[in-house]
Amino acid sequence: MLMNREQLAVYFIAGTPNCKQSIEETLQAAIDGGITMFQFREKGKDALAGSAKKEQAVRLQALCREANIPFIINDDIELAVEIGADGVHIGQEDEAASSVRGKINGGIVGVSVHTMDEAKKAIADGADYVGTGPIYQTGTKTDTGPVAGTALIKTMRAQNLTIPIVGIGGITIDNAAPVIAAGADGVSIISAISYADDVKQAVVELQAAVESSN
Ligand SMILES: Cc1ncsc1CCOP(=O)(O)O
Ligand SMILES: C=C1C=NC(C)=NC1=N
Repeated sequence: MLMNREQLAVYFIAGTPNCKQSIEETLQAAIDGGITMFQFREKGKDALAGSAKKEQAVRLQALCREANIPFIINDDIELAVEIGADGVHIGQEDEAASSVRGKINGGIVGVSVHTMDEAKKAIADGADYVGTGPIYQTGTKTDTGPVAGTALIKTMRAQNLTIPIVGIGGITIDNAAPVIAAGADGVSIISAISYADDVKQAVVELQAAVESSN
């Protein structure tokens, strides 16, 4: 699936552990609010595995397909290939983007990067976008590196790296604008959407914050 940078604008990420109500209801409300991409990231305590995880992925994939937004799977390349996901997001500890590309025939490949070297390698490996962070303090992922701010985003743009970039980590309606102002094409968000009292409204406000900063 070809990707354009506008699709990174409001990139919702969630797994069942991140949702108060059912993940289907949360994802549908986020879709109604206007998310531009979804990543199924089933990690942490109580995360689904095996056939339960696959069946959950298939249900969420159907909601994304209905809304014509890309359905991305985090880390689990085998599952992505098995169900024909629109792409995968991989970390530094996973195999290189170049070898992943070959497996998901034309799917989107996103890579997490924390340094310029990692960013340049991801570009050389043919990544479609890079995710970088944590931009702000986050409680959602416990093993993140130190809070990075927007420095790497600014440095990448200062060095004329044009690859689509999405920021991640502690991003909310109130702090999303600086991430775009720094040069990111979008924001990736878990808890500010999944734990919002009104998921749809939270996405509407995030979209407005992103658009106002472009
Ligand atoms: C997956 C990931 N990678 C860096 S921070 C993070 C968690 C982001 O979650 P939240 O949007 O709730 O801060
Ligand atoms: C760690 C991550 C960084 N960036 C994105 C987009 N997804 C992730 N899972």
